[in-house]
Amino acid sequence: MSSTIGKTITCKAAIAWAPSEPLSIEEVEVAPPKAHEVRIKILYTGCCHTDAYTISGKDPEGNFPVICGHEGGGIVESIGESVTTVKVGDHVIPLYTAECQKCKFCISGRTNLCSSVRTTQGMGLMPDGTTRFRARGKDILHYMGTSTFSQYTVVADVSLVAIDKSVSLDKACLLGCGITTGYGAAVKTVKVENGSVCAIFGAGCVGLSVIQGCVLNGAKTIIAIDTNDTKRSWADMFGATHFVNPIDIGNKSIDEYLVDSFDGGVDYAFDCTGNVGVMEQALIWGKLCVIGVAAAGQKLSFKPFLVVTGRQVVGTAFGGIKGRSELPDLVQLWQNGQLKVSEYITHERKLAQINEAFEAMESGNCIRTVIDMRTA
Ligand SMILES: NC(=O)C1=CN([C@@H]2O[C@H](COP(=O)(O)OP(=O)(O)OC[C@H]3O[C@@H](n4cnc5c(N)ncnc54)[C@H](OP(=O)(O)O)[C@@H]3O)[C@@H](O)[C@H]2O)C=CC1
Ligand SMILES: N[C@@H](CCC(=O)N[C@@H](CSC=O)C(=O)NCC(=O)O)C(=O)O
Ligand SMILES: [Zn+2]
Ligand SMILES: [Zn+2]
Repeated sequence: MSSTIGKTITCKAAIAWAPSEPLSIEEVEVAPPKAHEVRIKILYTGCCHTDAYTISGKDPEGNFPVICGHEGGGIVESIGESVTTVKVGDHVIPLYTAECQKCKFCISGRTNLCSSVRTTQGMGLMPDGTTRFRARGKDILHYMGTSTFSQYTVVADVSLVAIDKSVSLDKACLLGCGITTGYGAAVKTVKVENGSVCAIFGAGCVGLSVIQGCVLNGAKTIIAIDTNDTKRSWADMFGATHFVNPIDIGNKSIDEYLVDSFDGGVDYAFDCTGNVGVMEQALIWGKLCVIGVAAAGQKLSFKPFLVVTGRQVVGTAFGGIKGRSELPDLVQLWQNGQLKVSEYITHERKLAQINEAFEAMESGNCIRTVIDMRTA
């Protein structure tokens, strides 16, 4: 039995004390899990643009001080009372999209957005309305129900999934957000059909994962659109059939270009930029799937005639994937060689260097940085 069970653990975490400040690596006290909670030793975490968005202060739901991070992998250190979903020693992926399998939404068959911990998660708290983190004598908030930028974190028992122990957590952690989101958007939310024509705006981690989903579902034409030319080779590697940099198409707007070049437009368009101007241009024909997180206060606006005449707009969180029941299938897909995962890792850093991950994100040549959380 672990000597830490039932005790507060002091470890290192990257704390965001205030908006737009660098993360501060310091000691944090992590309380033991209460009933229906699980404490996880985080070994690795990816850094997602949504973390950067919240840390920047642009997220209206962003509260401080907070421990961000939602793309992690780790090992269950201890469980609270009544936890039956995982056991000590399980290898797990924390889930920012919980799955209680009991609420109206979980049993609806129509969404992966579970309501069980939604309210408290949005406030940075555990389901009982309190936090398990303290530093400098102050309570520190949780983030997206996961807080993977801490060497130990506590999550609700509906907010994690056990995966096969043979799988490398330094790569599997990426299934906690970006890859699953893009893949799920194509395969689960939109259900791209064989022979479809698809346009993917933004070829970062999420967009490349949409491309993977389109390839797996047999899309005929997969057009990656990105303002950063370095993304061309990435899009090629993941299976895009075309790459367009909107800067290179002369006087035409990107929607005009796509309509002219692809016989009236595309069946499916995916926004993976978070830019509402891009989303509006992507409503060309067929269905637009909004994945990107737009900055606070931004609004999407289009003529109703566009939907009257058949265009559809959908959105997706975590690609519509139900984490506890469906994420193990993605792990299997990866292990079978049908889903790329390790290919996304362009940078690796230690916890002490976590701010470099956010600098790399801004540089334009980073797909994902994986942080090794095992030492500070
Ligand atoms: N709905 C959900 O569940 C999730 C949403 N997200 C959101 O998805 C979005 C994408 O995430 P991620 O892939 O990690 O981000 P990245 O920044 O890695 O990828 C976005 C790409 O879009 C490019 N880009 C920027 N502006 C434009 C433009 N006007 N036209 C075309 N391309 C453009 C960027 O270029 P450059 O390299 O120059 O920046 C970059 O290559 C983010 O908004 C993120 O918050 C992420 C995960 C889950
Ligand atoms: N708080 C933000 C919006 C944040 C957001 O859209 N989160 C996405 C996940 S993005 C992951 O990287 C999401 O799917 N949330 C689902 C949920 O249940 O909240 C804002 O208000 O702008
Ligand atoms: Zn994310
Ligand atoms: Zn539920």
